[in-house]
Amino acid sequence: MTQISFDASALKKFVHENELGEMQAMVNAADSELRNGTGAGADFRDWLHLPTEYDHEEFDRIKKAAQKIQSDSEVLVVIGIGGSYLGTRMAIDFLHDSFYYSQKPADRKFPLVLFAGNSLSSSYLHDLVQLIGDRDFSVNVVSKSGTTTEPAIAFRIFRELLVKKYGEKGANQRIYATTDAKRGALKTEADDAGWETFVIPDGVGGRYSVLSAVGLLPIAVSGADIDQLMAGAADAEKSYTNPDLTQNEAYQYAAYRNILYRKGFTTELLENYEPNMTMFAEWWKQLAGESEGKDQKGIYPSSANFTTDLHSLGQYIQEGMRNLMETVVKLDTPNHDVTIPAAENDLDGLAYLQDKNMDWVNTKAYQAVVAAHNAGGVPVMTVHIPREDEYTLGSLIYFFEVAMGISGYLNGINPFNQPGVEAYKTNMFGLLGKPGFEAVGDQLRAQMKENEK
Ligand SMILES: O=P(O)(O)OC[C@H]1O[C@](O)(CO)[C@@H](O)[C@@H]1O
Repeated sequence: MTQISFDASALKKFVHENELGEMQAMVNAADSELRNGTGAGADFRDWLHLPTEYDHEEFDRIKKAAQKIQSDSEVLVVIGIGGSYLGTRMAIDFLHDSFYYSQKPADRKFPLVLFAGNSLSSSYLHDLVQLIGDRDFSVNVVSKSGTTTEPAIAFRIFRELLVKKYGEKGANQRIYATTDAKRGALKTEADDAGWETFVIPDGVGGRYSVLSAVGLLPIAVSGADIDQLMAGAADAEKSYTNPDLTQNEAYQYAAYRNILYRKGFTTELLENYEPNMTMFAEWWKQLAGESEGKDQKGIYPSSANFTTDLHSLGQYIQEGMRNLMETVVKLDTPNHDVTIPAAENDLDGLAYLQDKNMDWVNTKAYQAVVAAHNAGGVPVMTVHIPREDEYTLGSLIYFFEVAMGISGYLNGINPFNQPGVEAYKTNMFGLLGKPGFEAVGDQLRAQMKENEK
């Protein structure tokens, strides 16, 4: 059984007792669509059994490749965007020291995992190249298609650097491509050059792919335990199969957020009380946003980091437009606690807290915020996690993935496609002059001229 627990007790003011049970029939239908493949997007449900039915031969190869990278590289550059980036990034932040990126190599013990290809910022890429300097590095390029503009540009740059540093043959031994099993530009290139390849399974969309080679290779390189990550996810797979809403907390979360959405709470903030979970929210935003934001509907996924943002967004959440709901991922036991010391004078008025643990204060802050936001008209749900370790993270990933599948079907949409992502790409290709997109470019330039008048 997973050690995650879902707490909806702060919803009483917003959701009547009968309402959850009254969602059961709809949840049964959503469960059947998800489990039996009768819903839209059924070809993209293979993530459901990824924690238990993965390719063990590939899993062993991932571990071996991770060991090789650990032995010959100080840095691993992971090149990817969206689902080919966010899951890995959030896992590295969640599982390592708060100052992972600034740690001394001897303290970090394993290669530093850095990221490229997740924006078009030239300064970022320049600075990253400078940061790597003359350190030994390898590259893990992660792209299903191999033609996504952002990672493709970054990969050209890092491939050239590798060739300059290690020669063609040496470079080829330092490039690891995670891509489609059979098709696509990257797969073709990898096979030609002899790069070791790993698979983004066909039935797993980018935002559901962190428990495939997409996340597993770089997470393993960082020194984290991918066996435990998968064990936590496998236990979650078992825990969240029963469609009975009284038993299944991931389904409860899906049902409650839909009840609230239908009452006008159209924006959901995912919140944490731990700075190293900021990227977890970014991963969740893609999962929720691409799964649900379509057909001119869906909960808008946003996030806040507490208590930091109580001093920026706090005012709005307390008193702004009443369309917000909050989901807190609350860590119950931090990896390290700190005791508040005594001070000679008590000018800051903190004597009443001396000798108390900081996490106790953090938890009181959380309780205070739930009460304040509730009183201000914001429904709050909480997902409690016991620890920040691999097992817990595996369970947490699965909790949100399965909840999002159910939630999408409850709202009558296909939770597994993302047709809207193409619109900006088409326009960008038009403006960049990509062959085949000339007409789009002409039309956009004409429109821009018209707007200037
Ligand atoms: O892996 P690719 O093909 O480079 O695509 C990158 C990302 O773009 C999307 O297709 C759309 O955002 C994601 O699903 C995917 O994670």
